[in-house]
This record gives sequence, C-alpha cells and structure tokens, in this order.
Amino acid sequence: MSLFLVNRYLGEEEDGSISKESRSQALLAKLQQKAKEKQQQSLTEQRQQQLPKEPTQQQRVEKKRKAHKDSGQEFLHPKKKKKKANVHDLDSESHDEPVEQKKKKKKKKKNEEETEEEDVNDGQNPAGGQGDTEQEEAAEAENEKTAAPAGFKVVGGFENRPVQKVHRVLPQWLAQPDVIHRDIKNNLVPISDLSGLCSALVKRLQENGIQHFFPVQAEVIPAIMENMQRGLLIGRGGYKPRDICVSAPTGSGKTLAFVIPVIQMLMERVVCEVRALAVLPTKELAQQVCKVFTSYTEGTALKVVMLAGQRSFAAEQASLAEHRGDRRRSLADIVVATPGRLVDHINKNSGLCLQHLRFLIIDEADRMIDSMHQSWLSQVVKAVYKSGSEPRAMSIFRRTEPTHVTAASLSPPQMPLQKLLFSATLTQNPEKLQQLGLHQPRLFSSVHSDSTHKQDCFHFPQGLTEYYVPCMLSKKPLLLLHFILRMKLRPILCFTNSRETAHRLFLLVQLFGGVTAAEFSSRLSPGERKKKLKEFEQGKIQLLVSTDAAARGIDINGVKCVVNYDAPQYVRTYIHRIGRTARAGKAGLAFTFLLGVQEKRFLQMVVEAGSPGIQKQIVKPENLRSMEARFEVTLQELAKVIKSEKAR
Ligand SMILES: Nc1ncnc2c1ncn2[C@@H]1O[C@H](COP(=O)(O)OP(=O)(O)OP(=O)(O)O)[C@@H](O)[C@H]1O
Repeated sequence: MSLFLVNRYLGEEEDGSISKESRSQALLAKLQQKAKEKQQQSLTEQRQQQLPKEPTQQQRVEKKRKAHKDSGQEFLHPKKKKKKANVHDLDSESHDEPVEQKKKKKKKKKNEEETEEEDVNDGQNPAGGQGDTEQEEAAEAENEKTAAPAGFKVVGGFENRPVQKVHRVLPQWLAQPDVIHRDIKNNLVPISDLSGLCSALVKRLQENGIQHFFPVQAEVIPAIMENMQRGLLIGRGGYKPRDICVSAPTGSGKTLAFVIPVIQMLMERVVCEVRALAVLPTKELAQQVCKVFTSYTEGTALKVVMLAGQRSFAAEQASLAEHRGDRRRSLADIVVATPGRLVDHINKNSGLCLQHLRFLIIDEADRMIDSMHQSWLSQVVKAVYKSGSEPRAMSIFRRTEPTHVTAASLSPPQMPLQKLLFSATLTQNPEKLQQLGLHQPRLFSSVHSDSTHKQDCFHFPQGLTEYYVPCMLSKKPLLLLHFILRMKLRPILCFTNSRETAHRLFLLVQLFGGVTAAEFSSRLSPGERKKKLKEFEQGKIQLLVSTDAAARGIDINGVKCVVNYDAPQYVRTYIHRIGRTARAGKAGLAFTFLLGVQEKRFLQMVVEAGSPGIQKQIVKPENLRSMEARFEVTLQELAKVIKSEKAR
C-alpha cells in the first residue's frame, strides 16, 4: 500500500499521446505569453499613474484650440502644423539670401535634431503626446529620464521629513504628586494637630525644641501612619501599603518625616526583631540618622544599631543578635546602614535577620539608585523573603516575594514591606525609579511637574540667596580670603572638586593666617572627619574646605555661607552643596567662583534646574591688591610644604 500519493501537474491536456518534449515547449510558450501580458499590464499601469499629472493629447489640443479662438488666430492641429512648417521651410530655402540660407540651414538642422529627439520621446512618453513648446519638451525629456524601464517599478517618492519631538508623558503618580509647601515658616503645623502620636514622642519632640512640624513632616507622617490601626502585620483593608517617595528641598526636615512615624509604629511591638532598615550612602550620613533615631527612641524599648563600618565587623555583629544554644535573639529593632556594610552582614550571616522587616527607608534615594550596581537592594529583598526556620503552619504571616497582584496572591495575609524614599533631588525618571520595584508608589513633592515639564527640575530652599563670582584661576584663593577676612563671612563651608585641591587650599589659608581652617575629605580617617565636623559646628573652625564628601545630607548647624571654590559639574551636586546652608527655614548665602569659560554652561544648568535666580557678584581687583604681597610669600611657603610632604 502506498503511503503517499503524489499528483503531478501535467498540463491541461493530459493526453498520453503527446510527447514530453512538445508538452514542455507548449508550457514554455504559455509562460512566455503570460510574462508578456504581465509586462504590458505593468506598463499600462505606469502610464495610468502618470496620466493625472500630464494632460492628455486631446486635452492639450482642446486647450490650444480655445487659446487660438480667443486670440483670433487660425488653429492647426499639432501634427498638421508640423507638416506645414516643414513645407514652409523647404519653400523658403529656395528664395532666401545665401547668408540667411546658411543660418536657416543651421536652424533647420537643429530643428531636425530636435524633431528626432521628439520622435524618440514620443515613442517612450507614456502620455503619448507631442510637445508644442520648449517647456513641454523639457518636461517630456524629464519624464523620459524618470520613466521606468519596461517591467521595472521605480521606487521613490520619499521625503526627508523632520522627526517629530517626542513629548514625555509621566505616569500619573509622578505627574500629580501630593504637593509640599516650600515656604517652611508660613506653613508650620503645631505638633498637637497631628493625631496618632503617643505622648512620650510628643514630649521628646518638645524636649528637642520642636513645637511645630515642617510642611514635609505634616504631609508625610500621617501618610506613613495611615496603616497603623491594623498594627504592623497587615496593611489597611488587608492590602499591601503603598510605597512612599518624598522629594523636598534640602534642610526641609525629611529625616524626622520618617523617624517619627517609624518609631511610633514600632513602639507597640512585642518581640524585638529588625523591623526598620534605613540605608544611606555614606558613613557620616548613617551616623547622623542613627543619632536622630537614638534620640527619639530614648525612653522606649526600641533598640537602634548602626552598620556602617565605624566599628569592627565583630562588634557590629555582636550588637545585632545574641545566641543562646541554637536560639537567636535579635538585639535590634532599627538598623541604620551603608549599602556595602549591609551586604557584608547579609552574606556573612552575621545574625542580621530581615524576615520581619516592615520598613525599608532609602535616604538620598537618587544617589542610592546610582549605586544599584552593587545590587544591595536585591540582596535585601532576598533576605526579607527568605523562608524562616519556623514550621510552615506556624508562620501565618509568612511572606512570599511580590508577584502580580491577583486574588490568589492577595488572599493569605502577609506582613507588608513598605519602601520609603527620600531625597532633595529625587529623579523623575520612571525607568530609574522602576529599579526600586515600588508598589503603587505615592509621591510627595515640592515641585509640581506636569507631564510636559522638563525632566528633573528641583526646588531650592527659600531662604537661600545664590551668587556667582566671575574670576581668574590665579585669583581664586585671594577671593576666598577676601570673603573670610574682609567681608567677615564666616563660618564658610567651601567645596572643591578634588581632595588635592582641598588639601592645598587648606594649607594655603592656614599659612596665610588670620583664620582657623580645616579640611574634610577622604584623606582623613572617619574619626578625624567626625571630629572636624563637630569643631566646625561648635565654631572652633571658621573655614572648612571640603570635597563633595560633605555635600549631601550633612546637617551642620549655623553654616551661613557656602562657597563653591570649584564650580560643580552636575546640578545635583550644586543643589546639595548649597543646601548645607539656609536649612530649616533659615537664611543663607551661596557663592560660586566661575572662570570665563564656565559661565555660560553653569548659568544655563542652574536656571534649567529651577533656580529662582542667581546674581552676579563682582569683586574689584583693587579690593584684593592689599593682600597680594602676602599672598605671593604664602605661595612660596606652600610650595616648600608640599615638597616636604611629597618627600615624606
Ligand atoms: N519641625 C522642626 N522644627 C525645627 N527644626 C527642625 C524640624 N524638623 C527638622 N528640623 C531641623 O532642620 C534641620 C534639617 O533637617 P533635615 O536634616 O532632616 O533636612 P533634610 O530635608 O533631610 O535635608 P537634606 O536634604 O539636606 O538631607 C535639622 O537641623 C533638623 O533638626
């Protein structure tokens, strides 16, 4: 039995009498005939396509007939006219003068050539017309050039259109944030107006001199605490609470906006477990936030531990948990950490258990997003959803890693993990924020950005006055000395772009004399840095020359003036640097020294970032003259000091 039946096409006549050869010839002839037909069809199609552009011969004749009628001249059909012209030429040839004859001969020859061309054109002109005027001839010649050779389709008609600008459309949560007032002084809210705060916390606030909440605190604290009625274990209505993003100016009080509600919500906890984790980019910032947490947990059972590498790993480990036999007992409710050290503790299984984590606070969030390549967040999330040692039946509030929201995924009650993001320069780039895996985020912002707004526009502290000082490179140190010694602007926090510049400038000012100065950079140990900051805050140091190590988040009381000795390259750096002054609604001054070549770009950058206005401050050369001689001597001394430093 055959499995397959193959039918072959044998042509229309399935006559076995016809030989194979003649059949194939017949087929070939048929195909050729079809190809010819197709060719002709495509030719007629092309002609038809061009027809609307070119009037038909009949239309042209009609048009001419009408024109001649209007002018009262005799009308001749183009073909007849051509014939007549030829006859006339021949006639005149025999009667004209010899010179004229020559000319006419030449002309005739030319005409003949042209007629030949026309004939060729006629043969190929799809419209089939014969040009009467030179313009028509030119047009037909052009047609000949562009007409497709038979059987080919000419591809074309492409234009160079300008590319349309793509307008950014922000997701609704980013485009329509809960607005925070920028004006602190006129929008203070008495602490008694905020319900839900326990009396111990209110008392602590008052002891720290806080009678009113700043606008950011008045908005964000209730938003974090709105899940409180359900306790820690389930979000409102059984749903996972929304993550919260806060973008508010430098010095607007963002730290207390998360410290207060987190403490309030953890206050009622029964078992000590790590339930809040605050991650900050630097040791100094971790220390600062840890200090605030410690201050407000005083008198409560809550314990705060810092993991930032200030102490040895073993010491940090010991502060996290204690082990009795095979039982582990957590010693920390709130952990404040830098990402590197945190990952170390997670990986080395040092006793840090994050399975009960309720709040993940990401301060200086935009900077933390930039450090996402360290994958600290994915490690934290992994540790949070790690299955515990307790039996499955016991863990009623067992956590599963978040997936798509479905009825099934929502049905078992889960202890929620809520992310709280804070920054003065929070990115509005949804792609970047997406990296944080936010859950139905809610944005609080002092910048109301509609969807068409320029990307990343920020608000500056209201009490801040910005200046730029045009200067020459060689005069920069003198300018700084002029600001401290003549204008008596102190204390000054001065920023340079490198630690070498910071060091030399510090040495120079110290050698010049008349002012107590210090440097703040990675040249110093963490202990030394801490000491310098303290002395600066206490007024023992009048000029602190720093790298960007002190640009972000550092809260130093009483900085009246910030000087950008080196212009910052990025607008975020500028905002954070100048944000070390004019904090908590106070006034402050910011000066930026600009070389001629830097002016245009810098000013444009600052205006685009949303600066309310930066003013020009000119320091006349004669104001610096009296210090110049001393300055020259100091420079020589500086060279010696640096040489000896290098030798060492
Ligand atoms: N309600 C308040 N009343 C009085 N002072 C306050 C209040 N809230 C905060 N402060 C003070 O304001 C200063 C700035 O606060 P904080 O450091 O939290 O600002 P920030 O918004 O985090 O700034 P940055 O963006 O620079 O980190 C601190 O010295 C803080 O003690």
